[in-house]
Amino acid sequence: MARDKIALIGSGQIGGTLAHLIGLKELGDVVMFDIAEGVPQGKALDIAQSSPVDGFDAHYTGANSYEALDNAKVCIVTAGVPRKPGMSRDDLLSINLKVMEQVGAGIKKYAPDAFVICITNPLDAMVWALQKASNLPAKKVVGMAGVLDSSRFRYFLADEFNVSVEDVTAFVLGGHGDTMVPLTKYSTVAGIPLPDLVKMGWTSQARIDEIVDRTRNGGAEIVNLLKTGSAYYAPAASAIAMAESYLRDKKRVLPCAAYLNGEFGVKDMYVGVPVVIGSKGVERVVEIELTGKDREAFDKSVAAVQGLVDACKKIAPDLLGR
Ligand SMILES: NC(=O)c1ccc[n+]([C@@H]2O[C@H](COP(=O)([O-])OP(=O)(O)OC[C@H]3O[C@@H](n4cnc5c(N)ncnc54)[C@H](O)[C@@H]3O)[C@@H](O)[C@H]2O)c1
Ligand SMILES: O=C(O)C[C@H](O)C(=O)O
Repeated sequence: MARDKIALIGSGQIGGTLAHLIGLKELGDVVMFDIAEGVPQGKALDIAQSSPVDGFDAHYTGANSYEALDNAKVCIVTAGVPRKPGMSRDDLLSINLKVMEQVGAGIKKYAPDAFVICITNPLDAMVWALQKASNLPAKKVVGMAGVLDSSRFRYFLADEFNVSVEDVTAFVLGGHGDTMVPLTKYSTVAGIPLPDLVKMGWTSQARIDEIVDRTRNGGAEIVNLLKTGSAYYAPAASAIAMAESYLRDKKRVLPCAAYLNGEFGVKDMYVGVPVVIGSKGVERVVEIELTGKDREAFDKSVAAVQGLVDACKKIAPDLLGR
């Protein structure tokens, strides 16, 4: 059986980590693409040379031309610029919007049947622009952020409760920015929701509030430590979980930036919500009930994303005509 072709558009820190994980998990053959000459070729060759040691079979190529995307089953987009200390993700909007226009055109021409996962920031606006620029069906274009934010939340909670990360579930919804919404009501240890764990006296509300805050600032915490760029191991692992669910039709329920057409009261926008990912792409938006403070926080987050989408429409009005 032929192996699936996975195209990585952007071969920087996340692109390289994605390429390595795809090999280790034997998810398919990898094409690494970048505008930097030699970088995708060098990384592809380096990772291919690790395959005999780790015992995986995958074919790796590097390219600087969009033709290399031909017939890709999955495209993962990290092309663009990461932030540095002192910047917000939103500061990347105009520079990365231009990149999304180029990448969208390349995908439209060479990989129109692909499942596309966007990672480039500011995520919710960039995945919106990428879908418009590529004109692929909205259920085949999705943004990665919620899996990462939820994984951070899970990790901090497991540490707080001194339990295995495997027994902690969490959902972080909304936009991937300062307004993201970690949902305590839908986050659990062994199925017990966080508010009940507070009532049981296992932790305090003040500690939960601190962990929620740390989760919201999880990206900035790493940017401030690295100084030259942003997180890449956990972001790559998160996108791989999404790609694997699609390729293996696992139908995992994952928080992703998905196109909303009325769900959660939101129209023509990408925002982080729980979705089922299977071989058809986004197969269902799981419309959980949001009430009280959670609803307020979600609406505030949606409004922040709307502001960024409006800015994209102003900078690139022709995106809407595609
Ligand atoms: N969604 C998330 O949760 C999340 C998490 C981490 C990082 N990010 C974002 O992902 C993006 C990539 O991060 P990174 O750490 O891999 O950055 P990086 O700088 O290491 O890699 C980006 C790569 O994109 C390439 N590139 C730039 N313009 C291009 C173009 N027009 N066409 C093709 N390639 C182009 C660069 O040459 C570089 O190799 C950033 O925007 C970052 O903010 C998002
Ligand atoms: O924080 C960033 O700029 C990168 C990414 O969005 C993250 O959350 O790690």
